[in-house]
Amino acid sequence: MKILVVAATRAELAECFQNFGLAEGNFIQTPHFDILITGVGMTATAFALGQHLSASAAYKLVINLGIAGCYDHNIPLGSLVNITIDEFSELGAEDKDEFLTIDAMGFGKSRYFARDIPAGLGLPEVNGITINKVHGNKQSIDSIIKRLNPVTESMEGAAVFYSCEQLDIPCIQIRSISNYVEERNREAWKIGLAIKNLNNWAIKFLTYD
Ligand SMILES: O=C(O)c1cccc(C(=O)CC[C@H]2O[C@@H](n3cnc4c(=O)[nH]cnc43)[C@H](O)[C@@H]2O)c1
Repeated sequence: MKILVVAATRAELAECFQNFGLAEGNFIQTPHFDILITGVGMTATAFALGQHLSASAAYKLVINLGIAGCYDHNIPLGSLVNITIDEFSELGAEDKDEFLTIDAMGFGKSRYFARDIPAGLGLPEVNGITINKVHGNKQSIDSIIKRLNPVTESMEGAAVFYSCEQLDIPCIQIRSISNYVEERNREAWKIGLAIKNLNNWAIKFLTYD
């Protein structure tokens, strides 16, 4: 069985495409792994991945790769992390100053997990949140730290975990830190470094798997 690599944008896997000589397009097949480019955000990701997994042969592992924001300033930009717990942090209801999760409302669950993590990844395991609106305001950042204390933030991770849980497929999420979650400061982002480190890791993992 093959691995399925899932990323929001082709740019995040640029060196993988170059290294393996891969074709254009949003779905690429090789003998050992396939790549699915979903588009940015949880809705695009859940649709593309659900559609693909429902129609395809079984995969031994789904790997969500991408860049991410980080709440922990002790983790250097460009570091890779293994996100093992990911949460739809906006899914619920405001109750005056409190937040009711979808779990508390009795409509489902907001927290999802990596499944069957391969041994020896050697990356720090952290908890993340998945959001529609990137945090860039001190008040909302303080509030989410107080409520969930996340280490990372992305726009897709929990949607990949959710889709794989629905279909009982092993799944991991490896992200490279491109920026700190802070008052919006786009000049401080190190997207190039994060993508380079992510691709170096992915090329090794996909070559020696
Ligand atoms: O210009 C912006 O404000 C902006 C905000 C988030 C992401 C981008 C991108 O260009 C990359 C898309 C990709 O990156 C992930 N990502 C990276 N940093 C963060 C973050 O701080 N919060 C949430 N998502 C982040 C995300 O998964 C996107 O798919 C530009």
